[in-house]
Amino acid sequence: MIKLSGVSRTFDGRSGRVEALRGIDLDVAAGEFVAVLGRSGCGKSTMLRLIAGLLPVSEGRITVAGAPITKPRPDIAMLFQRPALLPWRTVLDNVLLPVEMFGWKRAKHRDRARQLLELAGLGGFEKRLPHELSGGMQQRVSLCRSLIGEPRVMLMDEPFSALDALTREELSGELQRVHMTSGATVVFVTHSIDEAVLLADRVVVLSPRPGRIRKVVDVNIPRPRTLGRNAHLADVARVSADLHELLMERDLPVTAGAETR
Ligand SMILES: Nc1ncnc2c1ncn2[C@@H]1O[C@H](COP(=O)(O)OP(=O)(O)OP(=O)(O)O)[C@@H](O)[C@H]1O
Repeated sequence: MIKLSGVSRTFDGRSGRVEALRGIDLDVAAGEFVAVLGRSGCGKSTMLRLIAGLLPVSEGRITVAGAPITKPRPDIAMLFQRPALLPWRTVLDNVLLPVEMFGWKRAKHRDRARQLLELAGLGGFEKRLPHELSGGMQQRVSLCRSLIGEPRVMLMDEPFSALDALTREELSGELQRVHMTSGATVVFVTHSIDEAVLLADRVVVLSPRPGRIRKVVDVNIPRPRTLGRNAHLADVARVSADLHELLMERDLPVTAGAETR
């Protein structure tokens, strides 16, 4: 569904040239949930913005469902770290924003928006303004907004990192349910090993800048997964320990021909 071939991205800033990503080859299958894990500044957000068509690649090629990415597309939704809601619009009108942006039929989507809000535990809050909601509730509104167009691809840039640990876990649970029922393909950027193991089918570990694929780790743990005490505790601990080791290996060379499917 998503294919990156030899993708590099360099930025020319005021203080010189920064090579953010180098030679990324990655195939994400339809319906797959891939987490991208790496240290601060290794190019995770850049990779997501390239796939979203918000930035052009310096080298290489990105296709989604076979078509090259040149600009943002309505079937690719992006969720950012902060909710980025419009403060003067109600919760419902914030969820309906993409409907206006892409010129879809409002009447048809209004019911779906209400359903999504209900599912996200926000039934009854449709007419509230964003400042009347907690941070976790605002991020739920954002999640509903990204789902309104039934996207084929969801790109998520540390969407829960500003939230407290319990809300984060709760929203991760909701995201798993959404993913299991919608069949969307998800690329999820995170700093958190726990979050990656909880959510992903595969975890792409990037090396420090310039970001290259250090390793792709399979997470073969049955779903739905939970943190804390559960039947798969030993598996979760093992995969988490492997990922931790990979992230802590500072200067090891990138594995030759890292398996990227
Ligand atoms: N628009 C830009 N102009 C110049 N440099 C940039 C730009 N965007 C990103 N960079 C640089 O590219 C590198 C990768 O940045 P990016 O935000 O992709 O990293 P990240 O892994 O998402 O970091 P974090 O985990 O801290 O959010 C950094 O060194 C950053 O300074």
